Amino acid sequence: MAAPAFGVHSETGTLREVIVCRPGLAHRRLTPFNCRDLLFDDVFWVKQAQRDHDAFAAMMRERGVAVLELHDLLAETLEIPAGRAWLLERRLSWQSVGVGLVAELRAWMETLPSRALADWLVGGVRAGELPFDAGSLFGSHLGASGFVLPPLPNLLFTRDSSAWLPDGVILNPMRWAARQPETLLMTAIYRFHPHFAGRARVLWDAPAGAAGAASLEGGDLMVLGKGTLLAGMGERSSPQAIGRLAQALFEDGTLERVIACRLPATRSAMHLDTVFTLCGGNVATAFREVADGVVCHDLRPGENGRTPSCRPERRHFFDVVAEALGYPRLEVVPTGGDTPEERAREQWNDGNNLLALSPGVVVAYDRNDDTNAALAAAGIEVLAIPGGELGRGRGGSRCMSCPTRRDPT
Ligand SMILES: NC(=O)NCCC[C@H](N)C(=O)O
Repeated sequence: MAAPAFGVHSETGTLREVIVCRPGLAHRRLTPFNCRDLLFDDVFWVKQAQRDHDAFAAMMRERGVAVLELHDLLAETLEIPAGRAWLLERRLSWQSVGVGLVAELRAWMETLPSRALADWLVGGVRAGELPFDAGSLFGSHLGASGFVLPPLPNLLFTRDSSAWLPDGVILNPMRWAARQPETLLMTAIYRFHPHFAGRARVLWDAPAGAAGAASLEGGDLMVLGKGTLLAGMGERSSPQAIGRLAQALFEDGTLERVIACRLPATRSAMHLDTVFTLCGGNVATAFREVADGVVCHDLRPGENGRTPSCRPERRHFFDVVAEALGYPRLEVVPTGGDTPEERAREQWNDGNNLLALSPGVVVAYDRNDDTNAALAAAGIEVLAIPGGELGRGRGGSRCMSCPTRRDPT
């Protein structure tokens, strides 16, 4: 039997396969002094975060979702000589590790078993952990505790560095330096891992760090079906990237419409999915304090061939999304809480960031009592996972998942 094709055809149709990333060495690297530079708001109790993440993965498996783990995928990719060479060539560039370390670091990494190498590439390498003296200019500058390769703890949020559309995957140029190397690791997996190689059609590949102001992250993208993509533009994804993505995907016929929506450029609303997610049918959850102010633009293939047409939308964001989904209106479950402060706390703790496993069945953090109760009252089945540790990275179940196969609704 032919392997099922990859592709995400909706936001809430039955989820078939997903990539997640279990917390590990990268999270043991977090300290009170470096966590903010690494885009975490606090340090992790790593063992508990692992247990909580395992509960998330088990919950999906119990419901028939194939759950792929990123360290496993990366280790299997590194088993393939061409995959190992491709990735090391690019990850150990002089721009990253300095000319004086490229050769020795590469020679050492070439000798490592694939699993250990995957753990170092995700978890980072301190100068003092090298089996040779890192006496290069960069190594001396760092000192023993400095990172020759920085850890990538935000790979936990597999949603952002690559994103699947109905016809293939896009490889995202990440906004902040702390996340830019993530895309390279995902690219290697899609290119060389036997599960994906030759079957993952790359629709758009904008290499991290080479894209200027054109940054794009998957937490801002939602597949609405019928050729329509919803794209948030706030702290992370820029109009330059979304315009270019629309142009490229209109040209190759994989999209017909992009609804670009402007968000405030704040950390609490860093991606569209931190303030708004779809739950199934016409039900959505939103942090209305932000969502009510979202302004949309409608991008369509341009008459002149190349430049997409861009029309400002006068309608409320919810009405634009409802129409695109084919409903007269959205039923919006607002963030729970009786006061603005309570609502702000639940939104901050990812109360509105939900992963739908099928229409009307979502995974949520247990701590958001009021939002979860309101969702249940609206007929949504809420599957709760512990969010006390995982939430410290400012991402919920949608952020911690990269669907590779999802049905239409
Ligand atoms: N889609 C998402 O909202 N992802 C959450 C990313 C959190 C991560 N610590 C970051 O700041 O990028």
